Amino acid sequence: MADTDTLLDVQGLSCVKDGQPILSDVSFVVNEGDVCVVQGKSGSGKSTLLKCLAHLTLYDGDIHYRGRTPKNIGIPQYRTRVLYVPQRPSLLPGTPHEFLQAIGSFSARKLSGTKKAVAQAQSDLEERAKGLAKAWGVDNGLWYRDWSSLSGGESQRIALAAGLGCDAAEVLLLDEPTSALDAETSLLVEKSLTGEVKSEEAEVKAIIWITHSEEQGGRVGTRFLQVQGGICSEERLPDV
Ligand SMILES: Nc1ncnc2c1ncn2[C@@H]1O[C@H](COP(=O)(O)OP(=O)(O)OP(=O)(O)O)[C@@H](O)[C@H]1O
Repeated sequence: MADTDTLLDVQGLSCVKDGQPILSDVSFVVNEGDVCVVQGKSGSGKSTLLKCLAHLTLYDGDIHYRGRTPKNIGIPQYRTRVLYVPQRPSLLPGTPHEFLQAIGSFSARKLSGTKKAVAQAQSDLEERAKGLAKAWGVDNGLWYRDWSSLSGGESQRIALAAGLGCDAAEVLLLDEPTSALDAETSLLVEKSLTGEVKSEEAEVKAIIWITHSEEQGGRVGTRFLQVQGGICSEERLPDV
C-alpha cells in the first residue's frame, strides 16, 4: 500500500501503438522529493511513458495520484497536477502569452473569489512565469510572438516557465527539457527545477525527467529508470 508521501502509484501500465506494444506491465511509485531520471534508447518508449502518466494517450493499467485515479480527480484537473511539458512546444498554436492566459483562466475557474481576486491570481501567474523565463535569459517580447517563430531553446524555456509559473503542478513530467539549450543555460534551468523540488514552499514535489545526457542525469537525478524492450526498470545505485 502506498504511503502518504506517495505522489504517483503506477501499476501494470501497458501501451500499444499501431498494434505494436510499446510499454508492457510497467510498475513504479514516485514519492515526494524524487527526481526520477528516465533513460533509454531513442524510440524505446520514454515519451510514451510520460504521456501515459499525464493521461494524454490511451493505456491499460492503473495510475493513482495521491491515492485517486485521474478520472476520479477529473482529467483536466489531474493534468494540471501531473503536468507534461513537451519536447517540442513550438507545435502549439498561438503565442506563449495566449497560452499563459489560457492556463490562467483555467486555474482561475477554481477560485471562488471576486473578479478582482481572479484577475490578481492571473497577473501573479504571468509575473512568476515571465520572471522565471527572464532569469533563464528569455526576453519579455518573446511571449508575444507565435510559438512557431521561436527557436527550440526559447520555446523550451518559455514552456517550462509557464508550467512552473502556474504553481499548480506537484509532479512535473519533463521530456528532454534542456535538449535545445546551451550548456550554461541548461545548468541554470536544472538548478531552478531541482531547487523547486527541494524547497518546502514550492508546489512541485517530484520530477520525472527524460534525458539522453548521462552527465545531466547524474547531476539532477535521485532515482534512475531505464526503458528498454517495453520494460521500465529501476537502476539501483551502489551504496557508497
Ligand atoms: N502515435 C503513434 N503512433 C504509432 N507509433 C507511435 C506513436 N507514438 C509513438 N510511437 C512509436 O512508439 C515508439 C516509442 O516512441 P517514444 O516517442 O515514446 O520514444 P522515445 O523513447 O521517447 O524516443 P526519443 O528518445 O527518440 O524521443 C517509437 O517506435 C514510436 O515510433
